[in-house]
Amino acid sequence: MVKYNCLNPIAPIGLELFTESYEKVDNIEEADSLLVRSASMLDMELPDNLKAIARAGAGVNNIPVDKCAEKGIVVFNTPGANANGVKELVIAGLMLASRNIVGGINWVQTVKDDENIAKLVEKGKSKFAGKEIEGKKLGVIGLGAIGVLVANAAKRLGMEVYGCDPYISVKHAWNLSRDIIYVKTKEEIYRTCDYITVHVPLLDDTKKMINKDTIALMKDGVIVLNFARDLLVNDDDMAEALKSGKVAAYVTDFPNAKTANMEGAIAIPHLGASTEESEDNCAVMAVKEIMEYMENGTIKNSVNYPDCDAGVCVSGKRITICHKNIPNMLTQFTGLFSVENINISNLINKSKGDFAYTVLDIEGDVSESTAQKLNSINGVLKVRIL
Ligand SMILES: NC(=O)c1ccc[n+]([C@@H]2O[C@H](COP(=O)([O-])OP(=O)(O)OC[C@H]3O[C@@H](n4cnc5c(N)ncnc54)[C@H](O)[C@@H]3O)[C@@H](O)[C@H]2O)c1
Ligand SMILES: O=C(O)CC[C@@H](O)C(=O)O
Repeated sequence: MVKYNCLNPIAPIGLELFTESYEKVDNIEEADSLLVRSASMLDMELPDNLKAIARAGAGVNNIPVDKCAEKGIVVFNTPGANANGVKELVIAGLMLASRNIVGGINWVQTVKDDENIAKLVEKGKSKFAGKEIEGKKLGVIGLGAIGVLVANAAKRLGMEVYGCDPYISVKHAWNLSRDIIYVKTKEEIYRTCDYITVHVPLLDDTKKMINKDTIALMKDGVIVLNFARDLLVNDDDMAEALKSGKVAAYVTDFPNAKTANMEGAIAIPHLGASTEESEDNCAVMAVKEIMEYMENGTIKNSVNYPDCDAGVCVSGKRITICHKNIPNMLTQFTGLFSVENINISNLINKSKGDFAYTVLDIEGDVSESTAQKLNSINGVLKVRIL
């Protein structure tokens, strides 16, 4: 029985895919795998039994990805599964920032009981007049699953769209409309655009990328949208820029003690992926990733181990090994089987950065002592026998 635990509610359409060989457990210590959305695992003790974590979503900054890799725990995410949900909210964010819709709606509530409300509205509405987005310049930083959809949609709405992503994947480049103006540096976006939207992961080199220095490069009255992560923006610098009018509006999907109270900020309660469709897509993808890994050792969409399509094992046993990406590992693995006169019918070895993954299909069975010997090889992090 494979045991799993959900650290956040996961859409039933995904969990229903688990067969009778899977059991949901309440105790994390017992779990072979975990499903998680935004719950922070950063301070969590990682149980020895844990083999896989699937993030039903894109951002993995709530998971200690490197620490997991060191313990042979494969971390997955669900690339693109919630991208359309986020794209639609970003487009709404463009409108919210351009048309003072929130201010207008709030004002209507203050006059809602006045019998002359219709007249008051016509008299007072000019306070909430806005700008149209058509013809304006939008800069998209990060052209991944979300950024590409945002760029293409904004183009279709009549905006002039600039995009920047030094690491753009071939797949995303193919999906990017040829009408998007691709620029090499973020500075070009900062200097050129009326609206700037950020769609990069939170990493050491993206943290606080929107700060007083980068804001200084921007046009006066720029509108900044952040549907990626709060720490991409220096909140104090943003507050200053909103106060001075340098930034006309800041739309964020990540309210915190500062942005929720910041004049000029429109704070949305992390709703980017909160749609039925996105939640379902993420849950289905996450559960399939866990099942493929637990049953066949296949790794797809991992953020800390290499992708590895292992297929179905057709020989006696399959052994999967998470290990350090250091010399001489394969020799040691195959040497062990050679000593025991066990034939290896299939072998896959893949690496990603400091970590590697080996799948060995053998004829016959694996003795307890062989498993122990594999486990004790220096650099081996987790051995599974399927
Ligand atoms: N608001 C929400 O609910 C919500 C939902 C999904 C994702 N997100 C956030 O949005 C981020 C992007 O999501 P995605 O699905 O598009 O991910 P993605 O991995 O498909 O795209 C991220 C892109 O950023 C690019 N990138 C990385 N570093 C960069 C840099 N320094 N400069 C420019 N580009 C850089 C990458 O090359 C990649 O193309 C996630 O990491 C997550 O933090 C938020
Ligand atoms: O699970 C969510 O609601 C948000 C997910 C989102 O932030 C992500 O990074 O995919």
